[in-house]
Amino acid sequence: MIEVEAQLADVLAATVPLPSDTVPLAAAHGRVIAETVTTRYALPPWTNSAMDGYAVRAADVAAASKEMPVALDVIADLPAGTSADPRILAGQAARIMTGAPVPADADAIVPVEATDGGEERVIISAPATPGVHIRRAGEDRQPGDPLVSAGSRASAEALSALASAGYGTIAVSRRPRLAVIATGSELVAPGEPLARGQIPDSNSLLISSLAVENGAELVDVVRVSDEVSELDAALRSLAKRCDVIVLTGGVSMGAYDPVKELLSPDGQVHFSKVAMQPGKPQGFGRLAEPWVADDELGPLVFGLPGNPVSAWVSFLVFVRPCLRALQGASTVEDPRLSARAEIDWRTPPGRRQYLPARIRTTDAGVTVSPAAARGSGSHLVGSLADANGYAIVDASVERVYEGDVVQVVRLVSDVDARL
Ligand SMILES: Nc1nc2c(c(=O)[nH]1)N[C@H]1C(S)=C(S)[C@@H](COP(=O)(O)OP(=O)(O)OC[C@H]3O[C@@H](n4cnc5c(N)ncnc54)[C@H](O)[C@@H]3O)O[C@H]1N2
Ligand code: MOO
Repeated sequence: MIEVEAQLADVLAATVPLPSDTVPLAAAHGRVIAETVTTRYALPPWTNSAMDGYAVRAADVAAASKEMPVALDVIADLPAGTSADPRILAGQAARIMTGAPVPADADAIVPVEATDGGEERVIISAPATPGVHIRRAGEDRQPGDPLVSAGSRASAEALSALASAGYGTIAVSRRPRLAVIATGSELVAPGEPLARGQIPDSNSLLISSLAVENGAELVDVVRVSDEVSELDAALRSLAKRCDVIVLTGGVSMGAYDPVKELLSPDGQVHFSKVAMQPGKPQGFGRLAEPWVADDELGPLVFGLPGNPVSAWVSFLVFVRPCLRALQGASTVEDPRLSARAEIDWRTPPGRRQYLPARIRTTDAGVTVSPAAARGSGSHLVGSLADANGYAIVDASVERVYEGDVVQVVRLVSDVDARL
């Protein structure tokens, strides 16, 4: 058996980042930014008012109070969007709205609430100090200051910063084109009646949905029987259109496993036993001839175990980092949290446990409990509905006791995670 880290290192070593496209900001949401960008316009672009009120010379109103108000002549009206820069002499003011450029002669804003709101002459009943309620040009970012880095996520927040700093487009990495092939003669479409021995194909939905959550563009989702010719035909049709093909099922010791039969003989895909539970049998490699021309780089191929919880864990531990690396993301592994076990559970001997779990944030901190009442089991697909993450328990641990601290990963889609 090999360690999880060694398998992941193999995957990442074979992963070549995809090229980038320059797209309008609105089309970039959620994708990985492929260029490091500096601020083009100063932020704010000009010195402007933080309040609806009056632009004044602070010295004129330094002593203003309710008892001793000061009267000023209003010589201009400055709505947001104006380009005016009127002269303001001693004893004068300009009415100004939030966001309008502050005239060069003014050095303070008096909010309208501290005045009588006059349009030709205004009575000011509170003092102002120089600079008050003024937002200085460039106080947030100066032109040339760092703004976003290659490898970060085009989050809603990053897009608003880019738009404000003078950009209409941004280079983002191309989405990985991904297909899912679920193998197994027992599989039927979801919702179909089941004859004895049949089961609904849940892995297709599981893997394709996770892939989309992690930035992939779905090329196709195909279900094939355990006939080698069916899998061969699916690979022929998909190989040239995909960056990644994820297969589920047929990677263990079964006598009718087309995945191994087709892909292992010439070593295109290696089949390993990884010291994890679930997820022990793993296939990984790159498709070559006869599915891809000799001089072309074929798609990466994952052969995930068919058990649904095994496929889920395998996707999260191996495929997800690969999709992130293909997109040039600066962080490919999930952040781990420490959580306190709410109850005891058993762990498998000799393999690191990846347990579907319910992770809660309480007043007392983060807690974790198994998603399945009966603990671990790679077939317990119903319990996945209750999982919002997984716990990682070291291979040397035989049992987790209530109150123990364990490592957990909380699942959020990559756009939400801002990784
Ligand atoms: N003799 C041995 N048998 C098994 C071993 C072993 O080491 N020696 N390993 C076990 C482990 S661990 C795993 S995990 C599974 C992996 O099995 P396969 O990847 O070969 O998958 P299948 O046999 O095709 O299916 C396993 C299980 O999952 C169900 N399945 C398959 N595809 C789907 C799907 N698309 N949707 C829902 N469920 C699916 C399938 O019906 C089986 O119940 O092997 C163990 N055996
Ligand atoms: O390793 Mo398997 O994935 O336990 O069920």
